[in-house]
Amino acid sequence: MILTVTFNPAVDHTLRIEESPQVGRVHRATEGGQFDAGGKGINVSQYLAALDSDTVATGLLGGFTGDFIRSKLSDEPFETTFVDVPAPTRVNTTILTADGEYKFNENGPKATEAAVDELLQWIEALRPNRVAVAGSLPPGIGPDAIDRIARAGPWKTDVDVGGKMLTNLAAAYDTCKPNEEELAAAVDREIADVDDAVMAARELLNRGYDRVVTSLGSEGAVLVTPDVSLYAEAVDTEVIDTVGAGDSLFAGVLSALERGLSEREALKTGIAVAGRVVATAGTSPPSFEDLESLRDEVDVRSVPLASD
Ligand SMILES: O=P(O)(O)OC[C@@]1(O)O[C@H](CO)[C@@H](O)[C@@H]1O
Repeated sequence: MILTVTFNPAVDHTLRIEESPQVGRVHRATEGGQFDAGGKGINVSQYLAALDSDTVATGLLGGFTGDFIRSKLSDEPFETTFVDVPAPTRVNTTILTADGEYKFNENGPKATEAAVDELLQWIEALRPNRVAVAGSLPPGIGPDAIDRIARAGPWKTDVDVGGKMLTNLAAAYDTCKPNEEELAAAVDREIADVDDAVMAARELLNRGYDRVVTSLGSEGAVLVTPDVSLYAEAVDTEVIDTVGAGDSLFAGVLSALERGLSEREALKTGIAVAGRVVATAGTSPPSFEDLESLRDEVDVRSVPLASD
């Protein structure tokens, strides 16, 4: 079972407006707003469940927005165990306009070490094979909260956290999933192309990660382990919005690894799942019925580097 941890969940509010936003104007949404239960780990659990992988979602929730997320997730086919925090969980807003996508994220309510202690007790009791910690940390807790989880049991721990945070973690991790910007922040230099991404990912392997999966947006993704460096282009599809794209790539890769598939198949699965999710508004999981045929369209190639 893959247990996800979302320290900083969010109600994801998606709005569509026709024109580009302008200072001082009231913009009217063209249709009703969409509200999803979000936060990266929660999204990962939703995609895992839609992929028929066994998952439990955990994390911290508070207030009326926390109640909304609990009630939304009660319809989902997976268990949840959230620790209560006093202040309301944040609301993050995505505005889809004619000229693209605008995303506004709150910092989230303050969390305490006591909440982390309680969460750890739940994780230990649930005995997962893998723990995937995903998303930002709320005010009040630092990277040591993630290290504590990684060190608390025999499970593999995977992370999708900010770029600099990746260099602040000290425990041993299985997979990390930075996006291009986060990978650049982790190695402190620009990533201009696939070769740069592979070089930077190889550097991260030396910092305690066994596998680095980097999403490159519309360019696709790379997966690097000590043995392989793989690249796959993104699926050619109409992009409605990219919110949840990285989470779905992460979920696809983890579900394939849990099934014992190869690194190549894991990357293929991640790319195919992300291709479906970007073609859907918001973060709710789409149908993955035709995933097999979509996977067949994904071409994975090894990336030899000049230094090889
Ligand atoms: O502020 P964070 O924790 O980095 O990201 C949170 C978030 O933007 O990530 C998800 C999409 O990946 C959304 O559900 C959510 O609003």
